[in-house]
Amino acid sequence: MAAAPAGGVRLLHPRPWLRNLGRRARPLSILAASSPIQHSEELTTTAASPKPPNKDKNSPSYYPKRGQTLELVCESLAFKGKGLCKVADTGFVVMCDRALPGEKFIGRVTRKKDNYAEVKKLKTITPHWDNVEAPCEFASHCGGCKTQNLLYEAQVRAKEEQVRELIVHVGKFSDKNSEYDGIMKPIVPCDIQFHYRNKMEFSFGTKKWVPAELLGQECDETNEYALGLHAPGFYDKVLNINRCLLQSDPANKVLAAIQDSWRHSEFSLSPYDVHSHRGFLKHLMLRTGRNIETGQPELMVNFVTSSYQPELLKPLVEKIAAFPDVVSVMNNVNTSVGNTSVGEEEYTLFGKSTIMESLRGLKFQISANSFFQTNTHQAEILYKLIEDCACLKGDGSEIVLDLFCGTGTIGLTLAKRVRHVYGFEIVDQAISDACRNANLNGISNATFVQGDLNKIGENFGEYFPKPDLVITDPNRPGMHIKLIKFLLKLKAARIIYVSCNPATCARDLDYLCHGLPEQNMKGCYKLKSVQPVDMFPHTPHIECVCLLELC
Ligand SMILES: C[S@@+](CC[C@H](N)C(=O)[O-])C[C@H]1O[C@@H](n2cnc3c(N)ncnc32)[C@H](O)[C@@H]1O
Repeated sequence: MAAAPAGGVRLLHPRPWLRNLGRRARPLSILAASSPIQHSEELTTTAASPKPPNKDKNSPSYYPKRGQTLELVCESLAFKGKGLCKVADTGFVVMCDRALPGEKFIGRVTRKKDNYAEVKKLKTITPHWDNVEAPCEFASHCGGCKTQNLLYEAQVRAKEEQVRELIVHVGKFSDKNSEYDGIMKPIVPCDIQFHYRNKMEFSFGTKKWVPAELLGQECDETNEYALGLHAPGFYDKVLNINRCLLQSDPANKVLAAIQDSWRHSEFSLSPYDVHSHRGFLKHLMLRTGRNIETGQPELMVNFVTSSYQPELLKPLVEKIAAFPDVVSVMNNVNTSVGNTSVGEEEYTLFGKSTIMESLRGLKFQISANSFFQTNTHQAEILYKLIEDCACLKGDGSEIVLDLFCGTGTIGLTLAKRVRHVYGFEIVDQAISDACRNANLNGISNATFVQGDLNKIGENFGEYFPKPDLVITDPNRPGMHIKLIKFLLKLKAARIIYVSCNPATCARDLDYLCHGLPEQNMKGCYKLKSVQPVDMFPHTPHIECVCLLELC
């Protein structure tokens, strides 16, 4: 038997279908403003793709046709929460959105990929295991809660299983090795499964979208204005909703009040039309924070509009300002044809321009466009796990590098026990928020720098002393190869990799532990633990905290 390499336990026969995480060159869209950063290609990832069709004698070249209907049974949940099924007697893999483990259903092939196909569920024959009634009436139509009708315990089991699969098959850490069970920690469930989101963004639309299966029934109102969530996969179709079970109660009250009135003719408000680019109201963002002194909720209502016309919003603003929890009404003006909620200009229409929240005993001021962990309750647990992994000496001697620092929350929660925190982040406003949050908490040993970590140059390491601990918390594409190479050369004693995408996380862990043979770089880290955390019940999202130690 071949020996495992020093950088960690390694799988000798990775499954090919999970290895399809690629890097492709794409033009750069954001230029770094600060000096340490240089141009490079951008990293993108594709989802893990399934196993190729079975080529045994019973099914030499089976491939279903587009439009073909198949009777299928969902085996498990795969990446992005899609149900993984195999065509009987062939082993051919098909993926189906919203198919849940154990469910027998009829599906129609919609898309053919290299080695698998996607199907659309037409009819359930027998329901999935652990079937529960979804409490939200919109659950089967809105793109958010794909698994609300799956028992929560089964949801977290499926997420834990996905992380294990990816760590073995993409990360190439062998589950045959005795160390493996110690590395893989059981998932931390979220004990608040509804009303956990502190931020929701709704869109205004010129037409209500009605799901096909409801067409012809009483809610067939396609020509009415809509305020709600985008139909899955469509930027121009809005499912009208008047409450969302994931956001706070005060936010739902405000949403209902806005729904009640914004269409009235005396308000003269029109939704923005993404095709004709006419109309006024683009998005409604609701953020819930907390008054640090009283513990009461603080609500920010942010209208994103195509022009600045405060007189048009005035009656609506007066109505919602009457809610005791509403402390801020903002207006982001986005004149571009793009559909983002970040405005080129921002105005305060009522109250203050920020709301407050506390995390690990620190205060944070949140503005309309600041990044802040969306589930505050579970962020408290996530940050405690990070602190535990950090294993700081507490004598103020250590240097921490906080990569992808956002508004500085992770670094700031560690700052009081270390010598200095250096944070790097691409978004200007997040850096200003991080500096303001440091001041607000009397923290003077933190430096936050704006820059693009996909474009770091050879001299990146000159901007801070050698760190004892690196925290890296990239968004979904994971770390750029330049950053991986930098970390392999830097050789900090510990790295904590916080990830919202276990597939790219597993790939980066592989590079850090097993190296980049094609680039002649050896791995120099040992994977000590992988801790999945459920931050977003009922959705496919999975967070992980991974600890790496220098070999
Ligand atoms: C998952 S968030 C983590 C934020 C922060 N660590 C926290 O816990 O609040 C990822 C952050 O990476 C930033 N980011 C994305 N791409 C980046 C890049 N190329 N260079 C630097 N920062 C980037 C995003 O703006 C975002 O704030």
